[in-house]
Amino acid sequence: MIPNVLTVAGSDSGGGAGIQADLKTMLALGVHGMSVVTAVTAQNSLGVQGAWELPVEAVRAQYRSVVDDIGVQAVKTGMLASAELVEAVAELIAGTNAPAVVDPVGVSKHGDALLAASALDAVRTKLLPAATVATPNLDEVAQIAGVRVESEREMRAAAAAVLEYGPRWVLIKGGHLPGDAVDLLTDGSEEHWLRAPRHDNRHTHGTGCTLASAIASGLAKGRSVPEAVVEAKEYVTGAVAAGFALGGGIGPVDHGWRFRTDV
Ligand SMILES: Nc1ncnc2c1ncn2[C@@H]1O[C@H](COP(=O)(O)OP(=O)(O)OP(=O)(O)O)[C@@H](O)[C@H]1O
Ligand SMILES: Cc1ncc(CO)c(N)n1
Repeated sequence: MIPNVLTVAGSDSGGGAGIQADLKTMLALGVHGMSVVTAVTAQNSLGVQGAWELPVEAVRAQYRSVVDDIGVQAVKTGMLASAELVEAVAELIAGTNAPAVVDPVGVSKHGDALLAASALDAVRTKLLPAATVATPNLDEVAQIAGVRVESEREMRAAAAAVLEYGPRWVLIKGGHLPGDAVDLLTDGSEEHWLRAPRHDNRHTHGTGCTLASAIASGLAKGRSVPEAVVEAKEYVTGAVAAGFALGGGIGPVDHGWRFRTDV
């Protein structure tokens, strides 16, 4: 049986991040990808030109359609835009019997806001407690927990601060630090450092969405959280290495890097 994985996220018209990155990742990792669209962005390699949220009823209805009939073995959340949507999605995933990977998307690589400042409280008190794994980047850690990380050593305190909000595991992504691409996974007792060489490639649009979807795909296949994260890190590292130019700005990672035989 092919496991079913659901992404609850925003659409990136440029195809590099959001729902599009999630579904491509799921295909590449051999699971059946499904989507609940929370917002539509007009987006390309240069930035986000516009964003429109869907009504809460539309998000709830999509979620119920998928979960009640088809069923899910894992859920991933990404851009949730507003406090209202964060609260609704937190309630939906808390009521679903499947692991949830929560990527608390705050701003795009270009610095465009994808979450209202007024939604941060709901992220802290409703969304994070429903997460099996939360995957903040360093900007999101600063926004959510008020902890600034400027070195690998400081990632441990950041992880502890995020765990206070109640996710079972946290993966602090150190992609924005100089040097190796180092992430820290911990549940407060076990600690796993994931280290990969930094690829000197500016085409990294969608790394965070890709990593979170890859973790959800692994969990849906029955992997443990540490196993799923190790495999997801290998996948995203290869995708960053193969990232390619598109448009005039930051191009996407290559979700199909493991299948390329013709280029
Ligand atoms: N240049 C790079 N080379 C190798 N790995 C990278 C590079 N940049 C980021 N990564 C890895 O990609 C993953 C995602 O981390 P990152 O901090 O970029 O997430 P993000 O900021 O949420 O991404 P985005 O907002 O673009 O989706 C992490 O495992 C990180 O270590
Ligand atoms: C829709 C969407 N979700 C997430 C990200 C993460 O950067 C993005 N750029 N766009």
